[in-house]
Amino acid sequence: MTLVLGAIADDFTGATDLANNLVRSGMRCVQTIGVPEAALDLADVDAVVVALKSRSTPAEQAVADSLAALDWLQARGARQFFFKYCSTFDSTDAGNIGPVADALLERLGGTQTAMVPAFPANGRTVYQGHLFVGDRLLNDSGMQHHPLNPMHDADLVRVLGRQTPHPVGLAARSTLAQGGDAVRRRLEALAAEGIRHVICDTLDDTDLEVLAEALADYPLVTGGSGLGQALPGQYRRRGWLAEMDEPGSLAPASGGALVLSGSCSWATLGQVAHFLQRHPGVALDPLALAEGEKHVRAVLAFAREHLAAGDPVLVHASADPERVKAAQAVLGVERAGALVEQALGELAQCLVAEGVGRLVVAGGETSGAVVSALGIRQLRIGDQIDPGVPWTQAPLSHREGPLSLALKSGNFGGEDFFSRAFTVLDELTGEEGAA
Ligand SMILES: Nc1ncnc2c1ncn2[C@@H]1O[C@H](COP(=O)(O)OP(=O)(O)OP(=O)(O)O)[C@@H](O)[C@H]1O
Ligand SMILES: O=C(O)[C@@H](O)C(=O)CO
Repeated sequence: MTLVLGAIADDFTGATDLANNLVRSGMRCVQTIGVPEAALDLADVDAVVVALKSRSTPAEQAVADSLAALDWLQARGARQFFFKYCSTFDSTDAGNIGPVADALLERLGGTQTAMVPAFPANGRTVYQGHLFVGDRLLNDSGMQHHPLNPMHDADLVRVLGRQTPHPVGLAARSTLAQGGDAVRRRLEALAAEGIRHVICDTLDDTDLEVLAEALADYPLVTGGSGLGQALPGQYRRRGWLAEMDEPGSLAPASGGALVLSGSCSWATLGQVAHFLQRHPGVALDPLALAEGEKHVRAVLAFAREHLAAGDPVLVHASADPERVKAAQAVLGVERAGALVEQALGELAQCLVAEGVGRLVVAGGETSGAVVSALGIRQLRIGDQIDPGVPWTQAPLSHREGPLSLALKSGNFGGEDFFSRAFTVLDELTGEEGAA
């Protein structure tokens, strides 16, 4: 069997989210961190998800990284390519969704791609081109306060229209209701008018099935992980997948339990508050980080003390919009984020070297920084904790067993996610609970 799907994800939590849905729909999937440098045995693999950190980089860099990933996946013969971005369409007027989609399409010689950000299982739906998070429009969902890419407009046709010189169209719910053939005809009609990007309405999993049926033969699809849950069924129908594969089981987990949170989303802020009512935790302050090493050393000492006592520990930069804005006013948006990411990366390096073996990271950029600091190149996907967030494992040269790692997208997970994650891991791998 050849590689069926080659996916390029613009952040690490998003990559894990997509890999999780592909695995749950029966694909054998490998997630790599960046474009693999060493040879990868793909004999029993249906899908590769390449995780990039390209959501918030300058657009030219995001395009170059995405094309390098595409080249690698094309050389391995993937039948279809998937550009995975956030289900909340995280981007700015400078990019990176438009520029990357344009570049990938051009390299593949395609004339049109569909945009399917929805993930109904996590409350992300699209109607008349407007993105909802639960019952709120995107710009009223908390995403208007995002530290790096505040989302002030829920109309995705308009949002994407500011990121690409090409016209953007809409496949509306009324068309989806008529089935896959009707969607195909709508896309063809739009293509005949020269419409290159088509935002697709999606209200539920049935709509995802309809879209997957219409899109499975496109060279390039783009969107959130919801589409990834529906495409494998279409691949199977076309005979591209041998059978339904079962998710692989994880090795026994061991070592201290640590949560590192750099996400400032509403969901994460609730999860931080919930955890702090039950377990020890410490805040990381970008303003204090800017003053030198003292702050990070104090945080490290706090974490060490509680880990030594066998407690799960939380280190969080997560803060409400006023505090984030105050730090950004002094340091600038980029430097504030970079200081936090660097500190969380260093803490991860240090504490994992000292015995942390169960690690939850909240936030896509944050996960990118932590996973890169740990030098992880590949993740094995296990069962999910909540929709979109599986436990994963990665081998580390200095550890006997693998590091267990959960990369949580900012807005995903129930309020008790941080403590429940460790309980779920213990149930999955049969180890004693630490949380
Ligand atoms: N107190 C703070 N002040 C300023 N910036 C912060 C603060 N805390 C975190 N940040 C930065 O905010 C950014 C949060 O982005 P991140 O992608 O990690 O979370 P998210 O967007 O909520 O998650 P996701 O991308 O998975 O939805 C990071 O760059 C982080 O370093
Ligand atoms: O699609 C989502 O919401 C997530 O996978 C994500 O990309 C968050 O960074």
